Amino acid sequence: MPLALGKDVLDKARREGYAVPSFNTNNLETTQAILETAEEVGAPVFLQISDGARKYAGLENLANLVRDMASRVSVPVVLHLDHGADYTMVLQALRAGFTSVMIDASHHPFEENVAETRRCVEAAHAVGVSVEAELGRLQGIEDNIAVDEREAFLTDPEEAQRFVAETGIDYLAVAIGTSHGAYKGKGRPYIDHARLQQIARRVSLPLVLHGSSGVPQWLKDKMRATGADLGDPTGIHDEDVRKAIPQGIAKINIDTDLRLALSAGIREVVVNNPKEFDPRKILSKGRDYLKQVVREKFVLMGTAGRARTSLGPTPA
Ligand SMILES: O=C(CO)COP(=O)(O)O
Ligand SMILES: O=C[C@H](O)COP(=O)(O)O
Ligand SMILES: [Zn+2]
Ligand SMILES: [Zn+2]
Repeated sequence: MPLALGKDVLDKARREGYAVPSFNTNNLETTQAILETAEEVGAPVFLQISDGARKYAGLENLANLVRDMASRVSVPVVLHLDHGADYTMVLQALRAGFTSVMIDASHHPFEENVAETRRCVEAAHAVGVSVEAELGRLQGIEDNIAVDEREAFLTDPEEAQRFVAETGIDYLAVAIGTSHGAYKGKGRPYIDHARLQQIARRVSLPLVLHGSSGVPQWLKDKMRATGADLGDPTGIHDEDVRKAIPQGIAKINIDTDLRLALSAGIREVVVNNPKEFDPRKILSKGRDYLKQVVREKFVLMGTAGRARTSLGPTPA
């Protein structure tokens, strides 16, 4: 199928109460694992390209790869720019054929975030592409941040309502306690469900959750079994993800769990087969583990089977 429009896929998800995973991809193997699994389980899916991916593999290379492979599957596939840094980056993604872009000006003061987001919305909507923007800020490793300090970075529900009205975006990324990477804080990394409910009461658009990897035990075990020095990583619990979806979260970003899966497979082959130097054999196991993670996310988020019903008209 041709690439799907982000707004069509996410409006349906929020309306029907499930979420669509947005997986980061950097290479052929990850793209294959995501698309093959989406096709097998009948799930719509986002593939997103980060700045790191652009620097590693090239924006056009990845866009062409995703578009070409998506043309041979029957499920809706959205090609999304993850954390677009500025207007220039957004324009480059539009030119490369993305069907969804994120402008992340959340580190700027509110009015500047609004202004930068607005001009990206004007450009993207002029060519029919959907836009995600972010309000509030996700943290890195949060261990040293006091709770009241951390609260200051979370999305304010009233500001969220104003931000949506003033920018014209199609979906909103919210900061409600999650953070990027494998170390989301000690104990139980939290999602502020009460705040999410307040935001969702004021914003009817699909909401987006970044930093949502679960850092599953089976991948930690595999990494450690091959000598990886991981420290003490913790992810978002499945039950928190499950609870956030009926509260309005319709797009859920996953990168770290994919990194762990591919690395675990590579390490297993290399460590257990010191004579092996065929890169295809070294990468295949990682691709199998990627498929397992992707499948688990489709089940967790209620996305499996949703591509088997039509996207339908987007209500006014
Ligand atoms: O939000 C993300 C990319 O935008 C990825 O989050 P994780 O690091 O939790 O996978
Ligand atoms: O949002 C962050 C993603 O995990 C991508 O990170 P990256 O730029 O290192 O690819
Ligand atoms: Zn951000
Ligand atoms: Zn993110």
